[in-house]
Amino acid sequence: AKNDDKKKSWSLSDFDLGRPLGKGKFGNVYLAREKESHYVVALKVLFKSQILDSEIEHQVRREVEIQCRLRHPNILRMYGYFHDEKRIYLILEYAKHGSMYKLLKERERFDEKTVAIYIRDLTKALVYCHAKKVIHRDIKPENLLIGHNWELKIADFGWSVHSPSSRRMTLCGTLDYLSPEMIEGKPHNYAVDIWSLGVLCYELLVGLPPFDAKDSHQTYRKIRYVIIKYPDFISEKAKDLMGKLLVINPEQRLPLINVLQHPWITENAPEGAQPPAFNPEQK
Ligand SMILES: Cc1nn(C)cc1-c1nc2c(-c3cnn(Cc4ccccc4)c3)c(Cl)cnc2[nH]1
Repeated sequence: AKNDDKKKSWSLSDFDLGRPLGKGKFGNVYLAREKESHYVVALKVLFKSQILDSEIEHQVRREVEIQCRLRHPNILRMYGYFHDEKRIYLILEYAKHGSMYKLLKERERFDEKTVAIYIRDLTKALVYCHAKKVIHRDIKPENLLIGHNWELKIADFGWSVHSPSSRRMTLCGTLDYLSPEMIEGKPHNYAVDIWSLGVLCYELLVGLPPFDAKDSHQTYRKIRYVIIKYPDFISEKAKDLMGKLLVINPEQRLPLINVLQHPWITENAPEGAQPPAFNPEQK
């Protein structure tokens, strides 16, 4: 039913609503099924009142325009949107296995081959985004979902409706992923994505973000001076890659296209290697 979801204008009566998948400040995300095709989607419902009050209407519009244009296996699809008097509805791809944040908490950390596959796929998604002049996709675990084949999907639209268990919410979101230039209020560009890829790589391998600290001032300091301790179970090649991503000067960070050629990636995530399946009972 590919072509008709282009010209069709949707409405709530086209869907059977299911359980809530995530709740948050601007609204909730529900499992939903399109009545005619039985196609399962995630329906993100945003309250106009909330959005108008917090003047993020232009951001919602921009994020929707961007998200509808992005077509990549590692970026959550937006199929369309509609609104009624009180709410805006975003029709999104349903990611069968939920958020990376939850999977990471359950598994504590992942082995190097699994992380290399995730980083390979995310790097490809970011290369795609940058080619479309889209930056800052905010790739922390809270903003990554897991698809049908256990593949990663970047799922944020500039703000994320957090599933109940997100612990790292400070006022503007977790500080762990902020780059030095963002901390110093400098204009950020595509190089922040390279930095946060390095932060994510560390967190997936270790189970904690690299600049984790007891308070935000310590985290700021660790970020600004790139104070990182690598546990001894991290391989030299993994440390080499992270050391090339977590660089203070944005211009000196390893370009994304070179990440795909780094030995840690080519040796641990050869073309065609797929992410492993994690069965719930497998502990
Ligand atoms: C939760 C959950 N458990 N299982 C088994 C599947 C899901 C699931 N949730 C979604 C969700 C979903 C829900 N809340 N949110 C908010 C959010 C945004 C970004 C990262 C994390 C959370 C998204 C979506 Cl959009 C799209 N697909 C989803 N799939």
